Amino acid sequence: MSTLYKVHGSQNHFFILDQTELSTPLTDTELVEFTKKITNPSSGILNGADGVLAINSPTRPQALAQMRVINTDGSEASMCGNGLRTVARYLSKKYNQDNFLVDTMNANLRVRKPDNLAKGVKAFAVEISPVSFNKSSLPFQNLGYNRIIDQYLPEIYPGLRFTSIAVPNPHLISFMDQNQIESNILKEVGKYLNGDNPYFPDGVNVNFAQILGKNKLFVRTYERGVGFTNACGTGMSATSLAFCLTHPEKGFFNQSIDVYNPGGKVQTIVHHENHTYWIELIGNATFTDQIEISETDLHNCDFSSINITSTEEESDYQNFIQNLPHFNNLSAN
Ligand SMILES: N[C@@H](CCC[C@H](N)C(=O)O)C(=O)O
Repeated sequence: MSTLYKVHGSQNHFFILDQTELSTPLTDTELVEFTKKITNPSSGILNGADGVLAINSPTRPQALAQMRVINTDGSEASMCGNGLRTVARYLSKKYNQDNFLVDTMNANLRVRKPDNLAKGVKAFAVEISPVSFNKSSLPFQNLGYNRIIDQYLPEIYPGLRFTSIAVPNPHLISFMDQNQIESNILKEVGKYLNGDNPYFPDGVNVNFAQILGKNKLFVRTYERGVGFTNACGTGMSATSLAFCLTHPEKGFFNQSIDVYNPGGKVQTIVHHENHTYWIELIGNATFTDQIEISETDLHNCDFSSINITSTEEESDYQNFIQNLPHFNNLSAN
């Protein structure tokens, strides 16, 4: 029997699959098929998810393990902030360590175990990096700039200013008011830039943000390879950096920033050291279910004989978010 976990960070939901525990790990083709099937609410289990986080042996020295991120559409992402917190919690228990490195597509990233966010709400803090503004890292084209920092881009949406940052997965960020954030603009821009378009050939995660006060944001994200999510960890991290750069009177480096999202709340701390930016992302790492499945069924994507056990952690998370302030009409989908 093998074990899967259904997890979430700010209700950005994933299945964790530890390939190192299997006698025959899933091939890349099998992993893509498995992800598409299990995360789809109709063909999958537990109402599906936004992606699968696969754990492998590390490819870089010093890391405890490698995390790969497969979006629900089968595409692979270079990073996932909410997912990394849950993988860090899993590895922390498995290897009995609270401070270690996780190998991701572009870098080993530091993770550490902080205090619980609230009663029964376990948390992890993770490094988000490397950061780049370069056109080739995103990539983007045909926009007339080498970097996009607080620029009007009427080709994408008239009247909005945009910032584009790779952390290292690609993000496009815009600050706006509550009416705009609640409108259909995000869906329109997100769908356009994640379909065939002349500007972001690999697609881009689109984050719309409302400034709520000093070091306080609300962020809503349309994710590449997924669509609307309750929260995007790398998106909230990239948006925090854009906040400090473009609104220095409200967003401060080296201070804790509260970032609310439709699925809950995280904290970010934006650092600028030795001409390099990096962000610390701190938030819940909630395990909702443990799933037992035979290895043969895993390879065949057959979920008819699985055994699911709830961890009972979700009620504590729901208590935590019930006590958060309510800023708009957007709630977890
Ligand atoms: N939800 C994630 C980001 C997942 C990857 C993204 N869809 C992409 O393709 O870049 C997060 O929490 O960062």
